[in-house]
Amino acid sequence: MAELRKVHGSENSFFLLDQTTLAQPLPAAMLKAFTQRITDRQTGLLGGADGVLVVDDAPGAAGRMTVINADGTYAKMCGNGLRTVARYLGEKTGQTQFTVQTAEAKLSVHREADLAPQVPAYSVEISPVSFEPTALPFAELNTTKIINQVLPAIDPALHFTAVAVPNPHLIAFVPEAELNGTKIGTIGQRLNAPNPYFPEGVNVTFATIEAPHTLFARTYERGVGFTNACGTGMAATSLAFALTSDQTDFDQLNSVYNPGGMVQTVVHEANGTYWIELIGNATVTDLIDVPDAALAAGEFTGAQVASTGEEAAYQAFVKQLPYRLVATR
Ligand SMILES: N[C@H](CCC[C@H](N)C(=O)O)C(=O)O
Repeated sequence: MAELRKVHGSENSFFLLDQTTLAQPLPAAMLKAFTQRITDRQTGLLGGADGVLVVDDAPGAAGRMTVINADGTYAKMCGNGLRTVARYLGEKTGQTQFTVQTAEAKLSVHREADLAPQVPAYSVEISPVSFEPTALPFAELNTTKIINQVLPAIDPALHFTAVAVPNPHLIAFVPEAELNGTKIGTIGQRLNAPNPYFPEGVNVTFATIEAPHTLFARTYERGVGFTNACGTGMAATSLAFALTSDQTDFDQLNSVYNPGGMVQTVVHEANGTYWIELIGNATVTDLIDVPDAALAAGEFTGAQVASTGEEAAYQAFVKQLPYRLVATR
């Protein structure tokens, strides 16, 4: 039987599959088909999810995280997912501070104090960070860097920031009314369909500045659509916040609320290089046993599911947050 777990960071949910527990790792094509099936919101397992996090061995790190979006596309990074992988590897190896290999870097992670009873928390490094057109990539926008800039080809009025962390993010600070408006979905769908501006797609985040060091973020994710939270999106938005607003600064703790709850971020800068700490829950909602034969066929028929009971604890944590604006997903 193969062991999976359903996990979430700020209700951005994933199935976590540790391939080192399999007789042999699944071929990439099988992993893609398996992801599309198990995450399907209608026909998937446990109401589906936003993606699959694949864990493998990695030299010089506690393990490797590979991120597959619900549509089967691979992503370079996943902030909410990395917290859940950090928890998994920490419990597997008995470490509380270590590195995880990701597509472009070995990232530091460490266990934080629980946010509440049965709500474990981790801090993860979000990097590398780049504003270069080739890093996102973006094109045909008549600029080589997008920081707090109007992009008439995309919207006549919004000021955007575009940054790779290293997956691609396009961020706009908006008034409250826009946060729950339709513009984010329209732009998100347009830039994740074939288009000349973000040829590999882009995660689109609208955020409001609620108070000093306090944001609310809503994200339309590449390869998924709207999610309850996007960890790299909230980290990238915190960087844009530090660069363009006097209501926060580098090395200061921010709270970023989202439809799924709240995370904290700290933006760091040294010699022109940025990295962001993303701190938040790493919840396991279900432990899942899948027959090897089913998994080898890219299926999950015959899966046996055991709830951990942690979701009730997470929801109790969310309910006591000082305030939470409920944006529609
Ligand atoms: N959809 C993203 C990957 C998942 C990122 C998000 N779930 C996070 O927590 O950072 C992309 O294709 O770049």
